[in-house]
Amino acid sequence: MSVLGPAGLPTFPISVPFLNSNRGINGLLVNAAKFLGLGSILQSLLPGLGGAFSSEQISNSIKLFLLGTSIESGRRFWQWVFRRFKPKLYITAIFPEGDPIYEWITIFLAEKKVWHHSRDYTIRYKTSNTQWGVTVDIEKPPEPPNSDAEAKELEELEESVNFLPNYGAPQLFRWNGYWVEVIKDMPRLAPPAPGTTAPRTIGSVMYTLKQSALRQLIREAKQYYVAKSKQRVIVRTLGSTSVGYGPPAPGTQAWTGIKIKPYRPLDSIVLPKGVLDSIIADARDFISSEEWYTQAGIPYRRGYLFYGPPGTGKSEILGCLFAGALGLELYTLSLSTNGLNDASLQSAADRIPKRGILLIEDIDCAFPSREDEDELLANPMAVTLPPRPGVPPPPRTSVTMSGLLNVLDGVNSDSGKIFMATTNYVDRLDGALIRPGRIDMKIEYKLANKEQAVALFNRFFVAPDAVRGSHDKNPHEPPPHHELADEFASHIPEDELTVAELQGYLLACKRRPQVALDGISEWIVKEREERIAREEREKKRKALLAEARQKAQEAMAQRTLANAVGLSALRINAAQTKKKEEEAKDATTTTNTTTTTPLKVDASTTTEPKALTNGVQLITAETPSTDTKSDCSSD
Ligand SMILES: Nc1ncnc2c1ncn2[C@@H]1O[C@H](COP(=O)(O)OP(=O)(O)OP(=O)(O)O)[C@@H](O)[C@H]1O
Repeated sequence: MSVLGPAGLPTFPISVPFLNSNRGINGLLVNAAKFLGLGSILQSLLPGLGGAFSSEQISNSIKLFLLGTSIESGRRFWQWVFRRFKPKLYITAIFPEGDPIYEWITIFLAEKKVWHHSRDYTIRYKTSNTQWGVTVDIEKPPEPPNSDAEAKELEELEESVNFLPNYGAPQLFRWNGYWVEVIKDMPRLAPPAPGTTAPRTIGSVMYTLKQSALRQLIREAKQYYVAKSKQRVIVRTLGSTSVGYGPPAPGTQAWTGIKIKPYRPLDSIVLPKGVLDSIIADARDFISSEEWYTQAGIPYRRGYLFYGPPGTGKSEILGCLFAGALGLELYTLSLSTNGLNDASLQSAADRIPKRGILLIEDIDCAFPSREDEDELLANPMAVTLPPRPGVPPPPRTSVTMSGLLNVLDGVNSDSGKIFMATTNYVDRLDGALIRPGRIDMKIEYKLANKEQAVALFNRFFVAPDAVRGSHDKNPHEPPPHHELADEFASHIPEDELTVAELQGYLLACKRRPQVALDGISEWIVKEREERIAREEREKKRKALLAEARQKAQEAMAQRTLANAVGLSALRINAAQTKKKEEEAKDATTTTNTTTTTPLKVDASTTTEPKALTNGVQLITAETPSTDTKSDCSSD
């Protein structure tokens, strides 16, 4: 007899021997199995084996099954509970590279010596590009150096080698009574595209119920950063990074490059009286006037343009004054950066924090000057001329003028950002770029005057020992006046030399003020001779260039004329042929209707064809057809 089990499956008769136990729990389980139809399933799966299992084995299997089920259910339940309440037990945070807070956290973690027990390092030579704050001091050899020379060697090694811990493993540390776990450089699924670096991140997990702890940690990290960056100039540069997994989106740029320069005292910048003070006053006033700008409805931003001959200190002041004394950070880029376009420039500018300075050096180099543009328009052949040997071709940029203007005017440019540009050729800049509102202050740098020569001399040759002692105590104090400074300055011609040139000369006479004074006149004569020679060379180069352009222009004009004439001749020939065909057709029709005389057209007897022939001949006579063409091609 067979009965139907659950789901309509046929079951085996109840008399199947191994399902026939009625004793205790086993009996219960066996009966449960019977009810669930398991016996029949086992029987159908293992026909012929039914007799091989004892009822005890079956009940044990079922017990095992039920045990497994309850363990799995319990696991899933706890998993659910954990998932449901986990976020309340800890706080996670991610700090992506390129953002200023990444730097704060990096320095904070370095200060906390989080990675000090690392046993996995990358060793790098120290450069200004080396990321700061992430290096560790590893254990030094216990034996003292045997000699002074060895001690010096060890010291030099110490100063030039960076031990960068590799950050694969998560690190747990205690901070303010909380357990914090950090992991740097999250693993990526795919390597970054060539020419880019993978963006790094720091991930942190803080085991606490208090959300405010994270805010506190960031605050403390910033304090470390501010303390550490004092007396240093931080310059950020754009780098390409691939974001997320897989290849980077085109033009992905982030402020990942960091250069740290030592802070240079403000008074080491020698400028004519009043210039520095007026810049400082303007910048300080801007920084403290946010509310005023808002109330006046004026976008809160400021633009500065530093212009003048090369080597007059335009770049130096940015580091000393804005980044150093005013504590602002520089975000510097070149418009000719590979892959930079309007969109990526905009997105890079958007990522500059409030009161960050966007600095574009040599802004004139990115766009052709109007003069150049006019020349190109008038003479397109000029672009095909070979570049000067040894001189790199002019940089190109994918950034357009309107893209740059948009960045300066954009929605984010009213958030307390400062725009700065330097140029050696202010006249080449588009008027739209330097109009008030985009550039609010233009600072001209001139060639050195006597006053600057005195200041530079004083800085190089600090006065007698008694005074020097006091100066050495505070390097930010202006150096005392040197007794030879005025005499030195009296030899310096006004507005002829750059401060960089003077600095170069004084460097050669380091610590020998008298030698510097004695040699200055001779050096100036040499400088003049060199300048004259340089100018001569430049004149010659320009003359050659002009000649080459002239030739190219003539060749182009000849080619254009030849093409035009050739085209007209073709047109006239075509018109003439057509006319002849029409006349022939007309003649045939006339013959057919009047006479049977065969067609005989004499073009010379008709006036119109004659005129046409003359016209063609006239034009062809003037056309420098084959000869001219061969001339052009030989050009
Ligand atoms: N006015 C100055 N005061 C102090 N140092 C100066 C001054 N001008 C130039 N120098 C020195 O000359 C060098 C070149 O200066 P800097 O790079 O600022 O010139 P620049 O005008 O920006 O030149 P370029 O236009 O070629 O970039 C620096 O080492 C700097 O110390």
